[in-house]
Amino acid sequence: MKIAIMGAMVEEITPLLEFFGKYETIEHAKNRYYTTSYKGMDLVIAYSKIGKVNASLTASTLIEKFGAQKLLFSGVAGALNPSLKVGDLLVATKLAQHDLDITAFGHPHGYVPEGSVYVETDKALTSLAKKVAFAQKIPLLEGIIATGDQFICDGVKKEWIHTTFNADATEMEGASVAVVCDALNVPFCVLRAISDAADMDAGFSFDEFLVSSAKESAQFIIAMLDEL
Ligand SMILES: Nc1ncnc2c(CN3C[C@H](CCSCCOCCO)[C@@H](O)C3)c[nH]c12
Repeated sequence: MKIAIMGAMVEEITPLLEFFGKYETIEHAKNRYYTTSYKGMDLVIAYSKIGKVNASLTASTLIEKFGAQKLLFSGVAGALNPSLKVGDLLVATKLAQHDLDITAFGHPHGYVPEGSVYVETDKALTSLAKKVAFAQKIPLLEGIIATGDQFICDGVKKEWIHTTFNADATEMEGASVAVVCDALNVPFCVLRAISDAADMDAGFSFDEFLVSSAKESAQFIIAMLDEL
C-alpha cells in the first residue's frame, strides 16, 4: 500500500521527516518528494507550498506520478467555530472553496457547473481518525473546512465564511486536494490542528503556534498510520 502524506508548508511535514529519520528525496516540478517505508507501507511525503494551485499540483503528482493509493493531509488551520481553540484537532467531513464565486449567474458560493459546493472525505479514514482519537483520549472534532487563497485575519470575512459554508475551520489547500483525490478516486482525509482564530490576531497567533500545532497534527497522522 502506498500512502501519501501531504502538507502545505515545510513546518507541516518537518515533524514527519524527523520521525521517519531516513528517506529518499526526489525533485519534481519545483517540489521535493520524500519517500520512505513504515511498517510495510510505502510512504511519499511532500509539502506543496501555500495555496490551492500549489496543493492541486502536489496532490496530482503524489497520485499520478508516485502512485499514492490513499492521501492524508496534515497541517494547521484557522478556527471559525468558536468552540475550537489553538491546538484542537479537526478532521474534515467535507470541504468547500470559499473564494470560488460565479454567483453573478445565480450559482451558490463555491459552485461551478459539473462540480459541487462540497467534496466529502473518505468515511473509512475519518472513522479511523475518530478511533485513534478515542484510543488516545484526544478530543477530535469532525467538521467542515472552507478553503480559499487567502489568509483570513478579520472578523467580518471570518463570519461570512463560517455562516456561508457552515464551516468549522478555514485554510488554503484542503478543498483543492479534495477535488483532485475525488476526481482520481483516491481515498483521502484532511486533518488540521488549530493555529489561530482567523481574526485580527490571527497573524500573531499563527506565528506563535504554527510549529506546535503542525507537530500535533503530524503526530496524529503517524498514530493513524499505525492503525492503517
Ligand atoms: N487564518 C487562516 N487563514 C487561512 N489559512 C490558514 C491556516 C492554514 N495554512 C497556513 C498557511 C497560511 C499562512 S501564510 C503564512 C506565511 O508565512 C510565511 C513567512 O512569511 C497556508 O498554507 C494555510 C492557518 N490559519 C489560517
